[in-house]
This record gives sequence, structure tokens and C-alpha cells, in this order.
Amino acid sequence: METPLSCRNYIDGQWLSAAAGTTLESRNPALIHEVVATFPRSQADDVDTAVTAASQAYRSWRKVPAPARAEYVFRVGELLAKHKEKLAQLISQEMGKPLTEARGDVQEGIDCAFYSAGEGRRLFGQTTPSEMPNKFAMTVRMPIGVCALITPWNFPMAIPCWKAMPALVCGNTVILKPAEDTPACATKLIEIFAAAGFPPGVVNLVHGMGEEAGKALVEHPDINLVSFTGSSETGAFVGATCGRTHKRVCLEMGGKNAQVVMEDADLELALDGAVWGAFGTTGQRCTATSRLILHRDIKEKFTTMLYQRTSKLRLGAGTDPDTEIGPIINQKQLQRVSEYMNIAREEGAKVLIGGEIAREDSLKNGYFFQPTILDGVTPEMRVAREEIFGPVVCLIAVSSFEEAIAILNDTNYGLSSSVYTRDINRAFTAMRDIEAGITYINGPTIGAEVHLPFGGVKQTGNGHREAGTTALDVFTEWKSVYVDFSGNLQRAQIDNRS
Ligand SMILES: NC(=O)C1=CN([C@@H]2O[C@H](COP(=O)(O)OP(=O)(O)OC[C@H]3O[C@@H](n4cnc5c(N)ncnc54)[C@H](OP(=O)(O)O)[C@@H]3O)[C@@H](O)[C@H]2O)C=CC1
Ligand SMILES: O=C(O)CCC(=O)C(=O)O
Repeated sequence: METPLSCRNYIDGQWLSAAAGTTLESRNPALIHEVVATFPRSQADDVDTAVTAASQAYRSWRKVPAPARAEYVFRVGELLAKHKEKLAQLISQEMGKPLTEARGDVQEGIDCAFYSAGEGRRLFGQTTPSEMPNKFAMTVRMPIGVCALITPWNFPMAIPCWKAMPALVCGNTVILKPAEDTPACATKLIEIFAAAGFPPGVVNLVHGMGEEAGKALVEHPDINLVSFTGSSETGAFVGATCGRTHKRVCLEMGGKNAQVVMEDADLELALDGAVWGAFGTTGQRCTATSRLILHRDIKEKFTTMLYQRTSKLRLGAGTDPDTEIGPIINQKQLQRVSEYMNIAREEGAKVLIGGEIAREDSLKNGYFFQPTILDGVTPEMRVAREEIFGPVVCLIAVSSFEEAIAILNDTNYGLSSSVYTRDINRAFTAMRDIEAGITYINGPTIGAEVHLPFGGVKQTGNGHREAGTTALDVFTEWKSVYVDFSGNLQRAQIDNRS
């Protein structure tokens, strides 16, 4: 076994231990006796040191021209591309996803770097006519200040990149608090930011536990914005604290995403989408397909196809190239998925396949759960309403397209959605009527691209969108500017209509 990586915080350009000297460890979820990394258990004083550094650095970073700021981010993209394979191996080892998916996780970071860097030469404002002669009126984007980025473990490269890259191009400084399950991935990512040459204090990393380091960041008075991805429970705490302490906040929380398969769909295509959407990343995506809404005319046939494909899926360590389904991230999540099986049985759903912790000899040292299909699910059951975040898909039968869309929308969440049909009218109706931030037609619920807005409606978020140009709206404030070159006091028109 390799020596565990010894991770540090990165504050003001220095690699530091926690002031108290305490550490935690991360483990390989496929081989739980393997310690992947040790990392600082940071407390409020470590957070305070990072916030001071980031506040200091902000004074000059905001004045660096945006195209120059973007060049640093571009270099991060080049370095990520150079180290892609090693980073992917580390993601598979620490987070557990199969190598092909881990490469995709790094690739999203690369795509985000090049896309965000391009924005450094745009960051467009508007010019608009003034009411007055000899006066220009325009809007410009202003950075916000010090941004706390609180990220989950399921995309340990992509999600920190989605947040940090646009934030930096916009002129903010950042402090990343990664999930405690993936500190090595975060450390390697921030090593790359450091190698790209950002001035000290512009990019900072504080490891630790959510209830300690994360909470201290959210509560710190000199944090100006919190960008959070994770559970609805933690998101509610982050949102409430930011409200109380007058911070800007962008929340990206869960989903209960559905794929509809109509009777006219290409069933092979829909099957590929369902398997990938439900079981890709072991179902641990906020965009995962958690509900399959099937038209009664094809339900039996499609269920058989899905059963057959599911029964052949290969579970294993993400680092094994033959693996299709990796482990669940940790004991707590494994337990949570198991408990949902009890709930499903009690509610009257039928476990068609799976439903148990995998106990084969090759899997018993990891947190493996069998890919699971629950049949006979009805919309009011808890398994149809709550985010499970594991390799579990619920089958719901419907008799019409209208019923399918109504059930799809019958959730507190609204992130991703999908409809498989050959009928163009249904496709456009779905596009219009589905209550979600993302709708795919003839594609799975997962697989977002970095240049389109990412986020959801209802309890999935708080109205913001990451990625795309909408990320710039998260990380900037608007300023309206009036330039008067008349040389005398001009008064705006007095409205005499009233
Ligand atoms: N939308 C998404 O992409 C994700 C959704 N989830 C959902 O969340 C469930 C639980 O997963 P979990 O990892 O516990 O999710 P959390 O929401 O607890 O964790 C997300 C991030 O928030 C941090 N955090 C936790 N508590 C606080 C706090 N009080 N103040 C500030 N930051 C905090 C975590 O740190 P730490 O890791 O140290 O606890 C982590 O960095 C999953 O089952 C799934 O339903 C999970 C991951 C991603
Ligand atoms: O698959 C996608 O569309 C992106 C998923 C994602 O970013 C997430 O689950 O947090």
C-alpha cells in the first residue's frame, strides 16, 4: 500500500497544517482499510487566517485586468490536461467512480477553464442611451469580494472548478472548503492552481469538517459570498446563515430526477439513457435518474430489458478498468441507501433486482451496493419523493403523456429531466411544461455541459445557475455608470404625467 498523501491547507501561498495540529483521514471506499490521505482538521482560527489572506489579496486582484486574470485560469486548464490521467486515477481511488467517469470529471474542469478564460475578454456590460444630452449611460460588472466555495465529494474536480474559475475571472478571491471524503483530490487541484502562478491569497484551501471549518466560513463576517453544492439540509443552514449575516449565497442542492419513456420511444436508446442516468457514478449525482416513468404499453418490455442490462453490470473498484459501477462514498451513505430499501418494502414497492449491500468476496472490503430496480412505485411513496443518492431507480407506470409530465413535476425538486419520444409535439410540450432547470429530449438526465446554465427550480436551488454565462451573474455585482460631459448640471426629466 502506498504511503497516504499528507495534505495541508493552502493559505496566502503557503502549505500549512491546522493551527491546532489535528488531522483527519480519507479512505478508499472500494478498499476501506486503505488510507488515501491525511488532512488538517481546521477550525475557526484557520478559517480566519485564510479569510484575512483572501481579503488582503482581493485589494489588488480585483484591479488585475480581466483578460490577465483569465490567463491564470487558462494555465490551470493546460495543467489539468497535462496531469489528467494521474488526477483521474486519484479520483477513482479516493471517491470510487470508474476511471472513464473520473477522466470526465477532470475533463469538465478543463472545459470550464477554457470556457471561463474566454469570458475574461468579454465580461460584457451594456451601454444604453441617457435621457440627457451629452451623457453616456452604461453598466459594468464588479467583483463581489471573498468567496467561500463549499463543495461535495461526487465531482471532486469538476465542481470546485465550476465555482472557482468564473469567480477568479470575475476578480474575486476564493477559499475552497472541499468535502472531507475527498481531500486528496482537492489538494492536487489546488496544487495545480498554485503552479499556475496566482498571487498569494487569491486561491486558498481550507480542509476540515463541515460543522467546523465549513460553518466557520459561512459565519465569518468578511466572507462576501458563499457558493454551496450539497444536501438540502446543509443548504438550508447555509442559506439561513447567509441571510442572517447579509451574504450573497448560491445554493445547488438535490434532485429527484425522472426519465419518461413513452410508447413511441426508441427503447434501446431509452435503455442506454436509463442505465447510465440511474447507475452512472453509482447514482451519486444530483442529476441522477431516480424515477423512471414508463408508459404502460411498453412498461413490461422495457422493464425486462432494464432488468437484463442491470443484472450484467460489473461492480468493482473505480481504478479497475473493467468496473462499470463503483462503490458508495462512505459508510453513512451506504447505510442511508440500505434504509431506503426497508422504507421501499414497507411502502409496498417490489425489489426487482438488487436491494442489498454487495457481499461477494471481491467487494466485501468496500462500500458496495447492488444496482437496484424498485417496481410498483407510486408517486406518494417516500422512495419516489426523497433523494436516495445511490444506485436505485423507481419504476412508475403511466397511461398518458399528460400523466407522465404531471408525475415528473410532482416533486419538491426541479433539477434535471428527460423524455424519450419520437413525437416532436410531445418533445416541445415537455420542453415547455416540465418544471426543471434542465430538460433532455432523447438523452439521459445526466451529462451537463459547462457552457450552459446548471441548476434547478423549486427546492433544488435558490434561483441562481452555475456554469454558462449565468455563473458571471453569481460572481459579479452590477454597477450603473453615468458619464456627463455637458459641463453643467442637468436634471432628469420630471415626470408630469401623474
Ligand atoms: N447536490 C449534490 O451534488 C450533492 C448532494 N448530496 C446530498 O447530500 C446527502 C449527504 O451528503 P453529504 O456529503 O453529507 O452532504 P453535505 O451537504 O453535508 O456536504 C456538502 C458540503 O457541505 C459541507 N458541510 C457540511 N455541513 C456544513 C455546515 N454546517 N456548514 C458548512 N458546510 C457544511 C460538507 O463538509 P463535510 O464533507 O466535511 O461534511 C461538504 O463540503 C447525499 O445523500 C445527497 O442526498 C451530496 C453530495 C452532492
Ligand atoms: O451529470 C451532470 O449533468 C452533472 C452532475 C453534477 O454536477 C452533480 O451531480 O453534482
